[in-house]
Amino acid sequence: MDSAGQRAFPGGRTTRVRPLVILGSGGLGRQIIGLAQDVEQQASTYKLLGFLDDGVDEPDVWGVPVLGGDHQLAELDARYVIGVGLPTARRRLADLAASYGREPATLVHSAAWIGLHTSVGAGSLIFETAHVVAGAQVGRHVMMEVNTFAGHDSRIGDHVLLAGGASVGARAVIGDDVMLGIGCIVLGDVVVGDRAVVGAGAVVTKDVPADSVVVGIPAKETRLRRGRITA
Ligand SMILES: CC(=O)SCCNC(=O)CCNC(=O)[C@H](O)C(C)(C)COP(=O)(O)OP(=O)(O)OC[C@H]1O[C@@H](n2cnc3c(N)ncnc32)[C@H](O)[C@@H]1OP(=O)(O)O
Repeated sequence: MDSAGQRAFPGGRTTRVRPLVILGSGGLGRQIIGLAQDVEQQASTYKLLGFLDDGVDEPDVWGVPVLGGDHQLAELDARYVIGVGLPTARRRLADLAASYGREPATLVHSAAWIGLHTSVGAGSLIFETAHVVAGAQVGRHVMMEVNTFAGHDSRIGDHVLLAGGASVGARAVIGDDVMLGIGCIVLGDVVVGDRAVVGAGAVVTKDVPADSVVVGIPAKETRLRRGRITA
């Protein structure tokens, strides 16, 4: 990379390398380090600067500098990605970043599968072994962890978390701010309403109302006993 932040490729082609920060340095935030490094090596579009995290006093996390709290994003000329899992927190951080005029980065691992006629919204994170199958539309600030699957012609809303192994069947529609727990399956053509939570291991066979919580096989509505979701 030269001093202007450009990287030269054989044949004289250059690309702008943009600084990147991760909002949140917890488990999901740390998971993004490897994703960012893969994108850096494959595409040379981003260079990871560090984390922003209000709750950390350490100078670094896993060797990646902690540059300050979330508000520091206002001062940094950097793209950002969201490193927290809960959809409501993902929405809050996206709104904060937008209020600072910052643009998100979209990171797709070189070992993810992105099919034909698909789209992946700004700020979304597609980890290794995730599959976005032909015709699927993935919204903004979605996190598709390892072994997740968006079936053909499915629609995934904004700020959705697909935890490891979660699968969405063909033509299914997942609303905004939905959490799909580890290893759950949403069958084809099913609609999951905004802000719903699908518990780990659930198999969703019929439509899920907005703001509801479903668990089990077949998935049935329940309520949160602890009043909160742990990501
Ligand atoms: C990288 C990452 O890891 S991202 C993190 C992704 N996180 C997940 O996938 C976790 C998803 N969360 C869950 O599945 C949660 O257990 C929830 C949200 C469905 C339920 O939360 P809570 O109501 O707080 O659960 P709590 O632990 O209090 O359990 C309440 C009851 O539901 C049962 N229960 C909890 N989760 C499930 C589940 N996924 N399937 C079936 N039953 C469940 C419990 O056994 C308990 O039953 P009991 O009263 O008979 O003992």
